[in-house]
Amino acid sequence: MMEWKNLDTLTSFEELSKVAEVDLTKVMSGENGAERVKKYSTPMAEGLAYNYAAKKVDDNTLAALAKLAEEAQLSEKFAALYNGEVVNTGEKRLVLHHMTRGQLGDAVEADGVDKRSFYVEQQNRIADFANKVHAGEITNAAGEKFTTVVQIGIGGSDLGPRAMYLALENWAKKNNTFKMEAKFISNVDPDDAAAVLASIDVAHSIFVLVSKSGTTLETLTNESFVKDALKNAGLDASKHMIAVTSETSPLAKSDDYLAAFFMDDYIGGRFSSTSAVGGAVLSLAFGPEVFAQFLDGAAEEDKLSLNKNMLENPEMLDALIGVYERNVLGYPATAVLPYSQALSRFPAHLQQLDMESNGKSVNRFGESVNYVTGPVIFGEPGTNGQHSFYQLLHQGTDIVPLQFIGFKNSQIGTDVVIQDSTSQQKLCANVAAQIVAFACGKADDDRNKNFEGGRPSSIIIGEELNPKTLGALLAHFENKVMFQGFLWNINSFDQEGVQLGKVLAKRVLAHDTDGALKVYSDLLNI
Ligand SMILES: O=P(O)(O)OC[C@H]1O[C@H](O)[C@H](O)[C@@H](O)[C@@H]1O
Repeated sequence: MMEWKNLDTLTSFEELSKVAEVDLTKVMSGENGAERVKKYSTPMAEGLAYNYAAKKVDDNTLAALAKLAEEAQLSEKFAALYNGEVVNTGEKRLVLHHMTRGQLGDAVEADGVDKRSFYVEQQNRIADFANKVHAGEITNAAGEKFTTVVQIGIGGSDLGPRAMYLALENWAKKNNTFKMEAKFISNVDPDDAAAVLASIDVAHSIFVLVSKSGTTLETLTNESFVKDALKNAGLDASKHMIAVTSETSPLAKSDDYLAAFFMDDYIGGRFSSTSAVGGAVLSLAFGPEVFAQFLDGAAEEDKLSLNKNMLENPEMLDALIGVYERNVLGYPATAVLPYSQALSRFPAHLQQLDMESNGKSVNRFGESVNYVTGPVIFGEPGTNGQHSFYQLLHQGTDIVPLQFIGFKNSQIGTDVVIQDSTSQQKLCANVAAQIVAFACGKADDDRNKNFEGGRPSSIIIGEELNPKTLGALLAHFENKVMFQGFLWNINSFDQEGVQLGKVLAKRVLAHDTDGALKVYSDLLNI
């Protein structure tokens, strides 16, 4: 019998809070440390590994976390989700993004169709379209090939696809699968669209309008902006635009697009990178085979998330350790620190994925919870972050758990040996150094130069960032966020918190304001 219970009502949570806190400065020093790094690692898909040696856990903590996983029925809840239960209670929707990359459980029929077949059909339609664009069978009005793809969308219709594009751009160039350059327009700031339009050759550009709802103000505004620019260039906008939306959206039946590809309400925006939302731009940019490999990587990681043994389920383990850090140790934030320039926008994507999913103060039944939920997520690629905010991470008054990501090899492979090491070696040396510096610290009589240590981190390590490892990495974080939502007993799949601002902005634009809103409107000259 599955029960949705608040975290603080679980006996195993009570027990977890009594487990002695691990002193990282001790356990990560000397031979102990060496043993831990070897021991506390679990394989992920595609040759990745999740290493949690520098987290404040030992066998006692892990045993308590395993009990918590069981009592919170994490595996059962995941099964309910992928078997098509209405897990998104707020919006009364199924949660089916896993089905865009595989079939984890039962077939799910909704809206009169088998959902897995529906997602595969959309992928096939996109693949066919992309192949025709690349082959010059679908061209501009002058019969010339499109060279650039521009995605117009915001939130989940921008962040994931943009982060994934940047993650694979150089890999695709190196591996001769790069087909078209991609650009992204998201912000309603006119300077965003104007700058992108000024940087491209519109006559040879195809625009992908992406909006699940088809009603997002920023995206519709930017669509008009782009259509205007196309018209001014003497071009027929409908020959340069495709749409990715849900079948029920106002965009679905429009003649304004060359083609329309569909996702549905069972795929949350922030979980949509593996649906048509990411599929269109990534297949156009790199070819459908590359997108298919990305899906394979995600599907492989999803399978690991099915494992009932927490120690062999990296997503569940990461989620549980995160909840321990947040709800027992009281840490307020988590930094995502990829030592990979290609992952420069990955932290931004995780910000939406995590904070929009788990930034909630009521449980899935609408009752207030008496404990903290999602942490603040931020991050930058290393080593850049080291020269910016790591000061606070090393010596600030808050302890911020860190999620490092690192690869043995670079994507492009061009490198240089300076002072006996390559740049890639320098990059990797830095991440190893940081983990130990944060964990162990360094005593100094000068308090200003003293490092307390005891600052926990984990690292995901892989050979190379490529479509498969990227898919696995993405699925890892998606599933981690989902497991944490289960532990907090919240609905990770709605986002009512974004509504109020939208309503007030409409009032400002309609000049229907008073009080503070009116004065701010006047100050901003609206
Ligand atoms: O794809 P769309 O319907 O245009 O939605 C775009 C974004 O806007 C909303 O306000 C939500 O906060 C996001 O979760 C969503 O991804």
